[in-house]
Formats: sequence, C-alpha cells, structure tokens
Amino acid sequence: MEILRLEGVTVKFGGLVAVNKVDLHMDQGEILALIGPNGAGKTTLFNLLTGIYSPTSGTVFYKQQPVNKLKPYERVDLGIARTFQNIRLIKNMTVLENVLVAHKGCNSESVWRSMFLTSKTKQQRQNVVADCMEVLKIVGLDSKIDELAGNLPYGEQRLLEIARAMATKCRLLLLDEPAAGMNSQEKKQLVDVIRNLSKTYNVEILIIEHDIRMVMSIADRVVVLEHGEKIAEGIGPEVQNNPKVIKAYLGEDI
Ligand SMILES: Nc1ncnc2c1ncn2[C@@H]1O[C@H](COP(=O)(O)OP(=O)(O)OP(=O)(O)O)[C@@H](O)[C@H]1O
Repeated sequence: MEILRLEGVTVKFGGLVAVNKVDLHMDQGEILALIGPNGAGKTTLFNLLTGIYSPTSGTVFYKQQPVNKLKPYERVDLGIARTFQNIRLIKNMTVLENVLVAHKGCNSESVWRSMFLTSKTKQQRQNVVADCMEVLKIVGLDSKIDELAGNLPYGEQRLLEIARAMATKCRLLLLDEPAAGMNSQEKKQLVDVIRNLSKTYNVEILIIEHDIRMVMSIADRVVVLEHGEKIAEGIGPEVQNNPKVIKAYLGEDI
C-alpha cells in the first residue's frame, strides 16, 4: 500500500530552485534512501515533508490525503517524525526523560488528572514508560536510562534521537544523515537498529545518507537528487550502475 506520494513538487527560495518537479512515492514498511551531492535538495525535501516549508507548486499526499497546508505539529499527529543532521537532544535530561517527553501519552495527561493518581492514570503512566523502554531496548540504550543525554558518546546520542522520534508513535520516520560522524562500529550498530525498528514497528523509513555502502546495505530502494531534480530511482545495483548517477555523485570508485 502506498503511504507517501509527491507529485511534481517544487520548492523555490527566491530565484533558486531547491527542489524541481519531484515525483516520489513510498510503500508501507519501505526503507527508502535519498542520496545526492551537497546542495541537491535532500534536506529541503525533508523540511517539506515535516511542514517547515510549503511547496511552491505540486502536492504532497500522506496516506492519500494532501498535506501541503498542515503545520509541523499536525504532521507529527499524523505520524511523521524526524531526526536532524545536528543532534538536538535535551542534554541535561536523562536518556529516559528525553524519550518520555516525546511520547504521545505524556501530553494527554491533564494536570487535574495527574493530581489524583487514579489506577487508570497509573496504568497509563506505566504503559508510556513501557513503550519508551521497548524502543530504548531496540536502540540498545535500555541499560543507560538514568544517564544524562549529554554524557552519552556521540553515536549513542544519535541513537537516542531516533528513539525519541519513534516515541511520537510515528509511522513515517525521516532520518537526516543518522550516521554522520559515526565510526564503522557505530554504523554497523545503526544499520541493525534501523532494520529492527522497521521489522518491529513496520514503519516507513526515509533516510538521507552519504555513506553509499550503508545506503546500499539497508535501503529497499534509492532515489537520487541532483540540483533539485530526481535523476534516478531504483534498487541498489540499478542506481549504482546508472551513468547519470556515477557522473553526478558516486564517482568512479563505486
Ligand atoms: N532556507 C533557505 N533559503 C535559501 N536557500 C536555501 C534554503 N535552504 C536550502 N537552500 C538552498 O537550497 C539548495 C538545496 O539545499 P539542501 O540543504 O536541501 O541540500 P542537501 O542536498 O540537503 O545538501 P547537504 O547534503 O549539503 O545537506 C542549496 O542550494 C541551498 O543553499
């Protein structure tokens, strides 16, 4: 089943066309990689999906509904969540607290109800913590819940960001260069985490990544942008062997 569709989407910043008439789709449970050289329009596309920008023309459909006009928080409610190129954790809060504040269930508890801890409220709280612990276990941070986020090694901070995005109960997870700055061991762990999340929650994952080896090992399909235009799309080997891609981005060493 199709979850996401972009039809002829263009984003202009004044005279600069950052995304140019891009058509794109994602199916349920798919891991799609978005690659391309610097300035190709990848992050702009993420900002478009999360509602930071509106398309200059074209339409974004999520679950068959046009979402062009929805605000960022309305898109989170629909199930779209993201991580950023630069880590944005609350560094003086613990690992568990960082995930708890993102959990949908945390926001639904009214002040009034929390003053009177009914058994229902207690149960809801336990469920929220259990949800957060489940996702922390998948990213491998369940033994570090009381550590301050700022004290975690870099690779684990990135994993915590992913856990926090998942705690919003998202259906579509957007990962913006999640492996940036990671060593090869951390990258291997990240690949396992992404596969596990995909399998456990059957979410769609759209990933921007410069590490081509990682992209080819994890993505069901790859879309390549250059100067805002989609120049190729397909499964790994098709894209790797596409002359346009080799010329534009991958270089001879692929
Ligand atoms: N808010 C903005 N205002 C003006 N120009 C912008 C803005 N955001 C992005 N751009 C321009 O749009 C183009 C696409 O940028 P974008 O950040 O989407 O590329 P990218 O593929 O994510 O690059 P990178 O891999 O370096 O992160 C670039 O030329 C960039 O300078």
